[in-house]
Amino acid sequence: MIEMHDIWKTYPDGTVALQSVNVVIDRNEFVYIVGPSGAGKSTFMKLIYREEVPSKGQLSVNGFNIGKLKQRKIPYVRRNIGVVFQDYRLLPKLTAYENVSFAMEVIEASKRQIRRRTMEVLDLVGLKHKAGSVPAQLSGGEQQRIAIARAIVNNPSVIVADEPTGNLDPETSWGIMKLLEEIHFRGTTIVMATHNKEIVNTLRKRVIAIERGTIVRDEPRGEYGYEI
Ligand SMILES: Nc1ncnc2c1ncn2[C@@H]1O[C@H](COP(=O)(O)OP(=O)(O)OP(=O)(O)O)[C@@H](O)[C@H]1O
Repeated sequence: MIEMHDIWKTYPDGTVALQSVNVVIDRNEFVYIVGPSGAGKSTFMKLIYREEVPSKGQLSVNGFNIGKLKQRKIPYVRRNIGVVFQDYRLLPKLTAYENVSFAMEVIEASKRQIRRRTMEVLDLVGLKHKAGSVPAQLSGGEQQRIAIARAIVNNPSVIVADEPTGNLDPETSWGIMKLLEEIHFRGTTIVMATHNKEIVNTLRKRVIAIERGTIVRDEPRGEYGYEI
């Protein structure tokens, strides 16, 4: 469902962030993307959710050729990809409920559908009781749970999570991983960039390691493989 063939990404300033990346990630896989800082992990993720476009090569997500996507098809493809960031990126003036429901309003669902589905995902992330709180009233872990609720509300087939536990203490991080595993179990592909050695070495999954813009390792149930 995610296929990269000879993907290159050169930024406008000449930085080559990815070079000749070839990879296939199947439906319902859970993949960790690891590697040193600046290796190209975020760039890899940004190509999947079309924040960036490849400079060269072929990338398809859910059968859509991402590099050649027509402008009007972009919202449709994005809807099928939920994105989770290290720093949550919730809208500060909106409540938890509104942060999630907003993502559904964009797709023009009915009021009733929005209410039902928003409460359903808030329940799934264990925060129905915080529906009326704004982000500043929530802990980091709670904010990340709301961000995950927002990412899954439109039932995407893929979740791209860029260091989702990067700002969280170990215990909270395990809770977020449990939640991501539950979402994966329900049938969502998860691609997660992480520097968290303990998580990768404990919750064993496919590991793709990127160094200097190239995939240097791709192992089922792999190890983190770096010292930090
Ligand atoms: N918009 C940009 N313009 C120019 N260079 C960029 C841009 N974004 C990233 N880069 C460069 O591309 C390379 C890969 O960056 P990327 O953010 O993908 O790495 P990363 O593996 O995610 O790093 P980290 O683990 O620190 O988040 C780095 O050299 C970075 O400086």
